[in-house]
Amino acid sequence: MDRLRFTTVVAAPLTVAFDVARALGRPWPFPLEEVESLRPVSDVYAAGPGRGWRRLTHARTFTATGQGTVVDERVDWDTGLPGVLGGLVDRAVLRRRVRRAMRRHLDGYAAAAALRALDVVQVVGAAIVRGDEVLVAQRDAGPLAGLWEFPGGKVEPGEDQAAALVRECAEELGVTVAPQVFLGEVPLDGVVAGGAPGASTLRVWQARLVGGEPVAHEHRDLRWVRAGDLEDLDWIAADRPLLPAVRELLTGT
Ligand SMILES: Nc1nc2c([nH]c(=O)n2[C@H]2C[C@H](O)[C@@H](COP(=O)(O)OP(=O)(O)OP(=O)(O)O)O2)c(=O)[nH]1
Repeated sequence: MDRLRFTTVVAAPLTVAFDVARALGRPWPFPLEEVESLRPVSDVYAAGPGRGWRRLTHARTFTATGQGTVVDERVDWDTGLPGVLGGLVDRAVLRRRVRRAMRRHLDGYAAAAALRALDVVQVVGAAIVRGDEVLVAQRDAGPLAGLWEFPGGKVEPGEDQAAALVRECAEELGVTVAPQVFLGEVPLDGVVAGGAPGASTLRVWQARLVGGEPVAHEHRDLRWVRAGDLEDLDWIAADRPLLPAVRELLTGT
């Protein structure tokens, strides 16, 4: 069994990175069958006998980071030929072939995903922490009225995500914040800004209050809450997977 690993940072949210990867397929000149797929975090494909290998498996995992989506890929294969000869063929031919095919594929993939990301509205949220409390906001209108969320909103076309976070906090709360640590990303349940269902994501950063005292300019209510009270709020459902990261931030565990 031989193996090569590849890591690519894609300037696109998880859902886009995953969907574009699926649409492009893999760089192998024969069909692969799906072993498993968990949108938008991982998939595994495999193929039977091919050009020089007996079996090939291609696994990918997609992880949200502050810089975009990190795609880790692992290609495993069994050389069709046994023993020393197999080892030689493997090093001289197959490794090179896999590396070349993947390099070409990944360049095209990263570019395609970044381009596609321009069509998807992104939402950024701020977990503003002060001491052992985080600021949460209650939506005032629309289908999610009454539910709690992280202050923030849609990133405008061409806008940097950190700049969007600073702008939204100024508009909604009248404060200046400094985004710090990226906490996580979740797909949004519904349709955001007319985009495809489930394509938009919410990306949340820890932010520090550097100026002003929060006032609810657009929300029904604001609250500073401790780790122990986080889960009890009536959150927008999509936000719940982010709560463990926020709780960790508040408790330091
Ligand atoms: N700000 C924020 N929005 C969230 C969260 N969770 C979640 O599903 N959303 C959804 C609700 C909305 O569909 C979308 C954000 O839109 P928004 O209406 O707040 O954005 P915006 O401030 O840019 O508003 P607008 O320009 O469209 O008026 O993301 C969250 O924690 N914070």
